[in-house]
Amino acid sequence: ATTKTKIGDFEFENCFMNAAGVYCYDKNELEQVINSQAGTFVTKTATLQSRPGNPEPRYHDTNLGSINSMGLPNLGFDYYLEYLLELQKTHPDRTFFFSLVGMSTEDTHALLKKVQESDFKGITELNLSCPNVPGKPQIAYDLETTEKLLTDIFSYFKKPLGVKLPPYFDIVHFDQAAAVFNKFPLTFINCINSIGNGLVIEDESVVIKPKNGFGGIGGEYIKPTALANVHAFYKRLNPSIKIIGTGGVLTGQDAFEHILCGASMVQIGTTLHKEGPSAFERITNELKAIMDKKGYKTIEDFRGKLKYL
Ligand SMILES: C=Cc1c(C(=O)O)[nH]c(=O)[nH]c1=O
Repeated sequence: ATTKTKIGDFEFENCFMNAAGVYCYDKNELEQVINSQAGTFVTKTATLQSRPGNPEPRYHDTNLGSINSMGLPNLGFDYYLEYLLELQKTHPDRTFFFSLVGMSTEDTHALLKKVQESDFKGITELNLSCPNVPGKPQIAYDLETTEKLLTDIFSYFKKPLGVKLPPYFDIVHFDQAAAVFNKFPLTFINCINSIGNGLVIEDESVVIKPKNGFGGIGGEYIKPTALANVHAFYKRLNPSIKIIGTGGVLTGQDAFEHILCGASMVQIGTTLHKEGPSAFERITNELKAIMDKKGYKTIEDFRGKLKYL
């Protein structure tokens, strides 16, 4: 079996990659993902200026997953663009993802105009779902603002663009959000970001410092919500808008389920943070074993073919 995949006009040797925020802060971490079995990588979400992020401790692993309130620490847009342009020379046959968001609407447009005017040939992931910047709401929970933002963006941005979404929890919200996204030539949507503002307690205390311990939840806790968002949008969106599945992937079986729900690419966050880049080889082998057992040659043989009772 092969786990190669396609997003837009781009082919990837493997349908696995990191989730933004994990193993993607700097060149050292990104290099490790390049040299792993991952099919590609996405950068840490970049802002116009570099950011130190929130006070530590701001990330904590638990048996069932993770909680984080990093606060968008990153080395700044120019650092990641420069590295991505360098990679276009050293790895001309590969396509990488550039995650970004502005701290204001004006900044978001400034960032995307810089990408549009640059020689960047990869795919841009606009993060509409950061739950950890105090005072800033998750953009994608405000569908009117999201529609206005995407309308303005697509008036000048002509390169491949997708959006990183927070989880939705109401069928009507799936309907309303899908109706907005279907209006735009999006290359993909990525479901889901961490489930925002959870709380993890050990003994009598919270485990992270920012926001009195409130942070985005990842890992096993969130797979049912991640799968539901992947499948809900798979059923509602124009087939030209691909789905990236993110959330709760520990094993090949978890990845199989994301693809069964309609995902064309699977991102790994908490498991990658805990296990390191060797997780890509393990999970890829586990998925291939499942496909071989079931007689599936490619992921298209079962993508989106979730059975109902
Ligand atoms: C980009 C900010 C994000 C962060 C963060 O930097 O706090 N954590 C997440 O779980 N998701 C995000 O989108």
